[in-house]
Amino acid sequence: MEILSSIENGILTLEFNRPERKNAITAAMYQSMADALTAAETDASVRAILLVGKPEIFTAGNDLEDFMKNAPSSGAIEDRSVYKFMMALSGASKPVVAAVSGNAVGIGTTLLMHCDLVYAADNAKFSMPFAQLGLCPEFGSSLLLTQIAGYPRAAEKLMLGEAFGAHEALDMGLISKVLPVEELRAFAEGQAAKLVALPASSIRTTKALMKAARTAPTAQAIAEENKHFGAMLSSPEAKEAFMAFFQKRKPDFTQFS
Ligand SMILES: C/C=C/C(=O)SCCNC(=O)CCNC(=O)[C@H](O)C(C)(C)COP(=O)(O)OP(=O)(O)OC[C@H]1O[C@@H](n2cnc3c(N)ncnc32)[C@H](O)[C@@H]1OP(=O)(O)O
Repeated sequence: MEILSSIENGILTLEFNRPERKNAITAAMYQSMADALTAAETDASVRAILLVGKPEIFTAGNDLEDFMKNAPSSGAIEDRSVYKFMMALSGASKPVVAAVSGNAVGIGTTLLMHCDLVYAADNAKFSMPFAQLGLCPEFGSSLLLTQIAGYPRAAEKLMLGEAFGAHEALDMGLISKVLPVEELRAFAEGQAAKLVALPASSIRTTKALMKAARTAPTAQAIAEENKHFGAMLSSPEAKEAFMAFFQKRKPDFTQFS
């Protein structure tokens, strides 16, 4: 099972479990998380959701082999499992806690902007190397990171795609707190347990009120990003970037204008 899913004491825990590929996310993994999140909406036994990886890796982002095989998407974006997962996450009415240790690449960082409480270990490393892959931001990151971090910092992270650590992420407002890696999971579970013990309707309403102002602009940004992202997946620049990754070499973008 590449996504471990369990419900215990009111908490739905989703755990990336593909460490041999650095928890890179395949279509099947997105689908299984989308299904679990959708089921949680109507399951009264779930009062909080926890997203975790492994101590040494959160996720290497979208599986690049999947990108190569499935681009361009012949069908509508709405039918893709990544879309179903991200819509289920961003639309979750129940609180979502994320615990990040190790690398959180691409969608691994983007998804955090749709969670509520985000905790990171001191070994966490965030990056959104979309431009390095011949792609562009996805699932609202072009808007949300700009709102969270301000334009100049967001531009640095989204254009240069350089990785940054937990303390910078905290300073930027991307995460809630930094913890030693060995304490991260227990702390995040404790925070989720606190949410479980609170009145569920109050938590749901608080979340809905806090997110209300950004719902429509985020949906608009996602629609706009998707128009470009889908086409860019099959661009020669992206092909060069994906090939270079698997051939363990630097991509050469100088051949493209
Ligand atoms: C809509 C969504 C958009 C996105 O998410 S875009 C972002 C896509 N992700 C990436 O570009 C990240 C690619 N991966 C990396 O940069 C690195 O990995 C890490 C920094 C995460 C870790 O580096 P290290 O510790 O040196 O591990 P390693 O040797 O690169 O990886 C171990 C094995 O895992 C495979 N792997 C890693 N990431 C992916 C991936 N994203 N898709 C498919 N496979 C991946 C490698 O190829 C390799 O495999 P082998 O042992 O056979 O050489």
